[in-house]
Amino acid sequence: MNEIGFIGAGNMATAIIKGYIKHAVSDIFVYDINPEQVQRLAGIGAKPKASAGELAESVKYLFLAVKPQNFGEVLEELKGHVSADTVIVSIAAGISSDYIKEGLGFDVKVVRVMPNTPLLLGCGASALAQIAPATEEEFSFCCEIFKASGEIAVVREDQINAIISVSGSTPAYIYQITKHFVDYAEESGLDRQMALSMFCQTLTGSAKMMTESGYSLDELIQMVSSKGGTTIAGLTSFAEDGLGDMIKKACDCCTKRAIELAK
Ligand SMILES: NC(=O)C1=CN([C@@H]2O[C@H](COP(=O)(O)OP(=O)(O)OC[C@H]3O[C@@H](n4cnc5c(N)ncnc54)[C@H](OP(=O)(O)O)[C@@H]3O)[C@@H](O)[C@H]2O)C=CC1
Ligand SMILES: O=C(O)[C@@H]1CCC=N1
Repeated sequence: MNEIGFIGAGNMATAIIKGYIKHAVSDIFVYDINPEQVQRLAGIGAKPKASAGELAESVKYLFLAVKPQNFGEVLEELKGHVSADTVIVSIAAGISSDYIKEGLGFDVKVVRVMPNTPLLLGCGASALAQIAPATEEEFSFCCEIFKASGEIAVVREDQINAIISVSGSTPAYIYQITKHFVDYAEESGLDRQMALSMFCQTLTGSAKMMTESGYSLDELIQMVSSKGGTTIAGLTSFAEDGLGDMIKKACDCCTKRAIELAK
């Protein structure tokens, strides 16, 4: 059996299920302490289960999509309901496979994943780590689920925390930066919606330049920076105000928080 089920029916479970449900060959089950969340996912075709234990006994791939702070109670509820054949797919920031194995009381199969919310639109980025005794075949199946909604990268478990500030949390960082640019545009008398649209087209275009043009990042910066022109004026201001240090510090804080959430 290759059934999959989700404990926790929030933002990420929704994103993963929406991306995968059209490719799924069997039912996708869900359980959440909040019945409204379950109903919302039932609306897109997921099948509700009455408890975490009942769900665990019905599936091979058991996604734990609750916040790290709820892992203790969920693992306690799952004790005795998870078999040696079950693959626990954990998307939680910080929570280690050792903590999951300890919580369930045996050497359970685990795959750790760091996805991101653009999975909702089929353009996510997910990093996956295979942890023994999960097999190649089981890991490949998990990779397929996330490939249905975007790109994947295979990493080691000890790299999962570092990738949170590259792709997991980064959509929020990009939205925050976008807000500052659009606020500035509005203050300058431009229409906010038009500015947002132009900024997003610039993000998409720049992303394509970075992935498809063949130029290095330094060459791409050079191509925009006319001698004595406007771009250099802005870049100089960024450098004077320590943009690089500011970003490094934010990434360090993000990784440090994942370490704190680790058990
Ligand atoms: N959001 C993101 O961009 C990303 C999140 N993640 C990881 O994904 C995980 C889920 O995040 P996200 O989807 O944003 O969180 P949400 O809060 O949106 O969803 C979690 C759901 O789990 C429910 N829940 C809490 N306790 C239990 C329980 N004991 N049994 C069943 N359900 C329970 C919550 O209910 P209630 O709200 O009532 O507590 C909520 O509906 C986290 O571990 C996070 O680290 C990873 C990458 C990106
Ligand atoms: O903020 C969080 O902790 C989660 C993990 C990555 C994105 N959201």
